Amino acid sequence: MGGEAGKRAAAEAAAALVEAGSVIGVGTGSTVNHFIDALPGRDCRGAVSSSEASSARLRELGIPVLDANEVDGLALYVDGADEVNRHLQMIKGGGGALTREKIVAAMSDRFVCIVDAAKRVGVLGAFPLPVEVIPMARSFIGRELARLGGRPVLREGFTTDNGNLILDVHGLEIAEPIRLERALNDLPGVVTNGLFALRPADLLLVGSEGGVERVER
Ligand SMILES: O=C(CO)[C@H](O)[C@H](O)COP(=O)(O)O
Repeated sequence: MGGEAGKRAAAEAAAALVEAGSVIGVGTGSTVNHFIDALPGRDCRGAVSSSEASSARLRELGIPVLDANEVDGLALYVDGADEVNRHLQMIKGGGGALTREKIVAAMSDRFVCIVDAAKRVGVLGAFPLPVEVIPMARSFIGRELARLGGRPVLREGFTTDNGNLILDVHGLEIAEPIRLERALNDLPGVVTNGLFALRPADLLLVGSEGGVERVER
């Protein structure tokens, strides 16, 4: 069991962690969609969502979507990842929601990452690293990313929920994720990048053949 069944198993295990009456943070993507689908009946009071797509799905299921500015903090954030290493550092942003995901993750006491087994890696970087950039900085940032050894490719026809662009950076073997996350965020015009190393997950749930593996940080 990998793929979709693994994603669903990890998502359902995360849904079991939702406390009755709580407001939770909800990420974005196909794995998170399984998590959202498992929420009805869990008496979740509401959610702060990381994307318009997740907000729409939550509302369809009758779960109130709250403005991030209306809550002081969140006990739990559940989200997927494109890659995750043994330190529970991740590459995220395959769905383009990285900036809001990073904000909601930072607001949360506990980040639970849900993946199927294929997402686990030794070294981050085989998945192209998404970088959200303000449109006027696109070419400048592209040159800077090439100077750092990457091959940036504009995500054609895509605008983030914040009205910005995504450069997907190929060819990076990320030996020092924290250093690279900081260095990229220091470039003027970068909104954020898809490395989640400064704020890794606290618990990883991996759905696979044998069920759901729990990895605590
Ligand atoms: O970071 C994300 C969206 O910005 C997703 O969590 C990531 O792309 C994984 O997606 P999926 O669950 O569909 O494989």
